[in-house]
Amino acid sequence: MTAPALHLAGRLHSGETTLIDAFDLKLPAEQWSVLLGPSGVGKTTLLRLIAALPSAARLEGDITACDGAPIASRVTMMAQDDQLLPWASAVDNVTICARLRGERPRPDRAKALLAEVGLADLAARKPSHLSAGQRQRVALSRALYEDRAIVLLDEPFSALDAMTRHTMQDLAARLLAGRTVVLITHDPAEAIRLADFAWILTRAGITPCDLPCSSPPRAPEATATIAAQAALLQRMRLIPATVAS
Ligand SMILES: Nc1ncnc2c1ncn2[C@@H]1O[C@H](COP(=O)(O)OP(=O)(O)OP(=O)(O)O)[C@@H](O)[C@H]1O
Repeated sequence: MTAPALHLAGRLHSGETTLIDAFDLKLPAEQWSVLLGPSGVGKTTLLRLIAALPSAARLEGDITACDGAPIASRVTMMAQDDQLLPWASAVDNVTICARLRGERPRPDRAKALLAEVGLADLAARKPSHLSAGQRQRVALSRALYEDRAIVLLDEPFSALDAMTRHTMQDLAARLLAGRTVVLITHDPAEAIRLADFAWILTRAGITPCDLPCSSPPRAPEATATIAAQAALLQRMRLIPATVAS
């Protein structure tokens, strides 16, 4: 699988309001690109536009893959809400998208992926009998089962406790290596830990963030990681926390 770079250019509008003014963003191939910004600025909207999902906003511009091939068939998305079907087992939740497309499910492959995320013994459990972290592991397995070159992550770890989040970050970094990943987060620590590249979205446009020279996932206790987090937090504190549209 070759994962493409993505090119996002234009202006993002919601009705008569400009959410994000002129931007021209290249999200590099096979890297983690992290998007931060105030609530309501349009982060989820941009992700949905990349995935060609319906959106209330309008992009005056283009989203393209740099290899020229269509994007939609090469994308999978993982959200903060695990979006598991409550009546289906973990293994059936992993294969659900394939089954909805009318494809024959491959439970052995789904179980192997559940084993990869440490849930080999819980494949038959329903979501109500799993912890929040375990449910997010199932959601990650589902994204991996889709085996898409482009993976969109919309605050997937934000509802988890600190230790589980840390474990999930490591797991996702390892299992999604080689794909073009776009992660939305509000957490400067998560951004600095996971980003190959990071940008802050504001109404005025999109600007890059400074990152340590080391490769992600970065050790949280490293001096450079802590300094970059502090600098990013400082920058974000200067931006209004929410955007009114
Ligand atoms: N279904 C909708 N109908 C109308 N407007 C919407 C809808 N969904 C979102 N919006 C508006 O679009 C704008 C961008 O929303 P979006 O969810 O992309 O923001 P966000 O940056 O992801 O915010 P958050 O960090 O709070 O999740 C917001 O101002 C919001 O009010």
